[in-house]
Amino acid sequence: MFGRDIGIDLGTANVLIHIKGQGIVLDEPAVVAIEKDSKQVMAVGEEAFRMVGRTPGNIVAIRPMKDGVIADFDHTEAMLKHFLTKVNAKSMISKPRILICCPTNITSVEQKAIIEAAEKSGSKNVFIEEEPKVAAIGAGMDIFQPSGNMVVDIGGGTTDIAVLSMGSIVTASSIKIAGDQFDHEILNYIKKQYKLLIGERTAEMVKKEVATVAPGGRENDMDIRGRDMVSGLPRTITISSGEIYESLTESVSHIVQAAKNVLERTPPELSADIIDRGVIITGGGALLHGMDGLLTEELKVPVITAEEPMHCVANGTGILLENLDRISKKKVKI
Ligand SMILES: Nc1ncnc2c1ncn2[C@@H]1O[C@H](COP(=O)(O)OP(=O)(O)OP(=O)(O)O)[C@@H](O)[C@H]1O
Repeated sequence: MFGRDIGIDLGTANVLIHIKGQGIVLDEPAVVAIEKDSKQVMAVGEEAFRMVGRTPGNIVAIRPMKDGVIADFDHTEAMLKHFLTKVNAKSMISKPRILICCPTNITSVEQKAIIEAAEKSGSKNVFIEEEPKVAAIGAGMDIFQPSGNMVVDIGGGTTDIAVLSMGSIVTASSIKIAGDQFDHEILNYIKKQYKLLIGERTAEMVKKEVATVAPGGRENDMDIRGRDMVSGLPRTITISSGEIYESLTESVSHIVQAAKNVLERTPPELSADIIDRGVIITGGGALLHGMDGLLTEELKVPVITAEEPMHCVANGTGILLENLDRISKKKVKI
């Protein structure tokens, strides 16, 4: 009996764990705080995230997954083990089956290592699946029928775009432009325009509260604090949605172009289905103000933001675990 199947969305920005019958039981930032010299892990997840940009010299808060790939394997493994222990995976009565969704670009060696890390947490049945497929399932698409479904998953490190039919990816693209890049553009804009250095967390707050990708679509102002690059002293400025819009246009245009390229490579019958069904956007980047409207205008098909876009992958793992035969056999390790 496999009463306690576990699904893991091992994202660049966030890690979510879904347990069958319980739903999402863990949703924490993919951050690890380590002591520089000893390399000892000091904190993981939410606690480590609170330290980003605020650690003393001997402690660093790192994101072991970066740009959609595993930048630091040892700490990815430590993070995964920490989270699985936190949700009590090992103590489950029957050994759980674990389905992990990873960034699309990880190598087979990294896949194997992730599987091993999960196995150490008490499971002998670990599966790995492609993120856009699981995101589409979690967003409520029936991708197993012979019809075209398109999903654009805008995460922290990567934007994964895929057209799926009969349970498989037909055309796809993955680019390293997503939420982190938006933060970076905002940070750079403020540095260049105001000679003010701000932290990553402030840039992310600006993105959520003020940014828009729709011209004139939002008119929010926000006071932000940072360090003046000339005087070295703390300074406060007020920034507006219009300014931030300008700073994001280039990054967003790469996402639009990648989506257009995928559509251009899609067989015509499936394209026709996409016109009827629309495109679904998932991932935290789907929440960027004006994203759905911009994509609708550029792709000339209806684009809908999934319900709870940041939970789609985790929820999708739950659905897939109930239909294990539908997992891509090439990626399964039994
Ligand atoms: N309201 C919002 N507006 C804009 N961006 C947001 C909002 N809420 C979250 N985000 C962004 O979404 C991103 C995280 O999304 P998500 O958790 O789907 O990524 P991930 O799965 O960890 O990354 P990846 O899929 O690249 O591995 C972050 O960059 C975060 O700043």
